[in-house]
Amino acid sequence: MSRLLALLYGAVSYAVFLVTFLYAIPFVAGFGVPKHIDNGDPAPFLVALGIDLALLGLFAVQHSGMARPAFKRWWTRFVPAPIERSTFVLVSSAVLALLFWQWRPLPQPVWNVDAAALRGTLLALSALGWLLVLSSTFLINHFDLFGLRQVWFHARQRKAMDEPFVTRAFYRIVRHPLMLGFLIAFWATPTMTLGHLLFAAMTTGYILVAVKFLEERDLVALYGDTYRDYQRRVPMLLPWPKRQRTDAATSTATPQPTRH
Ligand SMILES: C[S@@+](CC[C@H](N)C(=O)[O-])C[C@H]1O[C@@H](n2cnc3c(N)ncnc32)[C@H](O)[C@@H]1O
Repeated sequence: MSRLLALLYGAVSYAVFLVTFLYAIPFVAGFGVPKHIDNGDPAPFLVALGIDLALLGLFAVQHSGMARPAFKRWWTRFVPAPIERSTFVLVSSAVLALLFWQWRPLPQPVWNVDAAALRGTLLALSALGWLLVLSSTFLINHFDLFGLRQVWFHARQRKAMDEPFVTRAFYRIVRHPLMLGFLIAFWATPTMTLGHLLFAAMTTGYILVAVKFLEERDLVALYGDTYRDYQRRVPMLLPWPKRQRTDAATSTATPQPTRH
């Protein structure tokens, strides 16, 4: 594949991601776009529940499956390495777009906050959650996460340096600020319907399982004791400070390896 074509493919994938991400904000909020979490084709309760669970399950399987190191090793035999990340981003965006399109509303109210000040506070909190998601991507390396950096270096015939392990800013407070941002954005709502509750609860369960049993295992395999030490010092998702241990194990300075 020509380098220019790969660059174009990466740019298109990034643009598709950006549109999908920006659509996700009003979709979850339940206003501001034609199709959101609380509207669309009504369906009998069990049908709507089944469709919504299938859409969430599809996203979980696709997203975590394609991010497994073994899967990446297998499919880069067919997909050129420089566009591997862009392809992941494109497929993830397509699955999310399908979810937005086919999501069936379950409009039964769970809670509804009337007080204007509290409504505003919850909406502001949700916006802060989205901001935390976006700013965390820039702390790791936004353009690497979404595949642009790989196609850019490929186009310039340069080898991209591995990304460094990040422990600064939000990553000093929790190990997964990006996921914490999602949780805040999904739960902080003045009007919680049954459909929104299903979405928030299932994505929370997925995030907890995926972070603890998939991502952190990969990170330990990659960074070894550096990551184990980070796990001891910094909480996973809730920003409560951990009790500092003073034994040699935790005070040993560890080298800062790089992310592949
Ligand atoms: C979608 S990001 C989510 C990062 C993290 N779970 C969070 O919630 O902030 C997933 C990528 O971030 C990388 N990653 C996670 N923690 C990292 C860290 N402290 N430094 C560098 N990369 C990290 C993982 O290797 C993976 O490629």
